[in-house]
Amino acid sequence: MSANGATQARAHASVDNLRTYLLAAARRAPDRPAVVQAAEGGGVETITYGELERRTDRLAEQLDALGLDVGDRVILESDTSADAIAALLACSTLGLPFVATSPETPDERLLTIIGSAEPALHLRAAPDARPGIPEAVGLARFTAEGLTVQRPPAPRVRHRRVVTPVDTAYIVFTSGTMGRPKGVVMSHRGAIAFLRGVEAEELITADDRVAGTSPLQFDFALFDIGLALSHGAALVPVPRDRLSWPRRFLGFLREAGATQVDGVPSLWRPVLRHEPELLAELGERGPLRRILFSGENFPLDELRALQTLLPKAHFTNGYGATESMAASLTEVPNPLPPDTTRLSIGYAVAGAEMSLIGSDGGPVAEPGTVGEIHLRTPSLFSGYWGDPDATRAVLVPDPLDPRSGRLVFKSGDLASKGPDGELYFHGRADSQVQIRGNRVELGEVERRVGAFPGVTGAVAMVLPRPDGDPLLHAFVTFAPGGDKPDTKDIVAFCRSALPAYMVPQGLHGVDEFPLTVNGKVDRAALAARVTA
Ligand SMILES: Nc1ncnc2c1ncn2[C@@H]1O[C@H](COS(=O)(=O)NC(=O)C[C@H](N)c2ccccc2)[C@@H](O)[C@H]1O
Repeated sequence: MSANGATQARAHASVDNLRTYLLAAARRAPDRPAVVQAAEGGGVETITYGELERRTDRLAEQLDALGLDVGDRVILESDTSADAIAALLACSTLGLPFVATSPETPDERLLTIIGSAEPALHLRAAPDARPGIPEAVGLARFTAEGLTVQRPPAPRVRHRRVVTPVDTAYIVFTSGTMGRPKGVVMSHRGAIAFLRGVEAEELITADDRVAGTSPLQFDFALFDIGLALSHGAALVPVPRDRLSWPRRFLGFLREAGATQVDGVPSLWRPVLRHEPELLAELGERGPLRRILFSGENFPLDELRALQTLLPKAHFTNGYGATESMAASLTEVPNPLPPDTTRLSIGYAVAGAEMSLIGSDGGPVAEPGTVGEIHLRTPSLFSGYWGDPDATRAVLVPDPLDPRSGRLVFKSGDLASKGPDGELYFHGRADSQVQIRGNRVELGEVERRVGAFPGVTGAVAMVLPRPDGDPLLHAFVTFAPGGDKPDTKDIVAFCRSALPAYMVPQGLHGVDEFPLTVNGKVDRAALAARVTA
């Protein structure tokens, strides 16, 4: 019983709830590994589905005692681990939306998120609390031994009695373009609908061990957890400190017996540069059989290099946005046909459909013509936290069926159709820039610059100029060791193949591309180097 006598609401076993869905394997095979993770004293340890459920239930009991109500937010600050998963499943059991944040999140960004989410509780794995968390927010820590409460949350009245599938499972705060983070609110029903669509793709089996390399605040990490647990497979959370040391990263994958590695394209850059042989060995002799990537375009020369080292592995291009968890999982041919210039993002997972809509608002039928992806799916998010206008801008009436009242996700991504209706990614609509009145797809500029011998990566962007038209800049990385190409030669190389307005006016060599905490190229950081 809680403070005001009302019993804590619990997710009913037969109703969609992240906890019920992701712990189903604990019914079937409680002794199978659910999480294989780095052990405190070195080596790896295995937590079974039965043990994961026991830790989940213990945390749920202890959270219940705090008297929170369905819908009260919990900030979950942790790296991915068995205990972090038990904590988020405990939250789901009680209908408490979790807001995952990484221990690396800077204090002021955490406080911005807290200001927006107004959570009841800050729940952390680390021993010491963050500074400056408002008094109204409870403070607690979770470990394998359970919950220790430092400061109880402010008392509240429990209005709710049932956890429904449309209640919020989690809120993912993405770095909103205006700098103010947008909270993507995802319901249990939405997340489970997407994961059910993935199950239909039969990507993995219960014998797989899926290595996850994304921070918990990135919904790619939630996808990894969902993919592994929904199949009764094992999740292998890669410790953050291993990711920056290729030898230690690959050693951990081998020790944990990972059969698949999920991560953003930039994850592989250091491995390709420093430990190609070790990776080849892992693919040749080890159980590694699939690489799943997502988040941004995989530079094709890097993808080819990876495929050369892993000739027997499958490669999956995962496309989509947090607002629908994702959209498609597409097998990439290994090796890539030599004339490939653009990766396919295929078709949406079972139960969903991507339509291309032209600037006239009508369907794009012609193969090759670019349109904006509108996603029809049961995994639509509920909305942006506290921002109905931003929500209405992307959850729009289905352009192909406007009177139905049904909404689709207006993705902001451009794509074109192939001969069989499969889609090819053409970049963000807002990265279609106008240069001197001409429409330019930055990806095209990047492809040309990246094709110059000795250039290993290219990022193009248009940057404002204080006194004149915006300028087209390109940032390039060079192959290690070799003498760096002269930027004048790269410009000439572009001039010989691109219209004048697509030739970069500013060309900057960088040692490596700065990355966001989610591992994507940090374009804002690159831009700052020019204006500084
Ligand atoms: N495979 C891609 N090629 C090229 N651009 C891409 C791609 N996947 C996203 N993107 C871009 O990233 C945007 C979405 O960014 S996001 O909301 O942070 N989500 C993600 O990046 C990951 C996504 N939720 C996900 C998680 C797990 C599996 C698949 C997909 C998309 O709108 C695309 O512009």
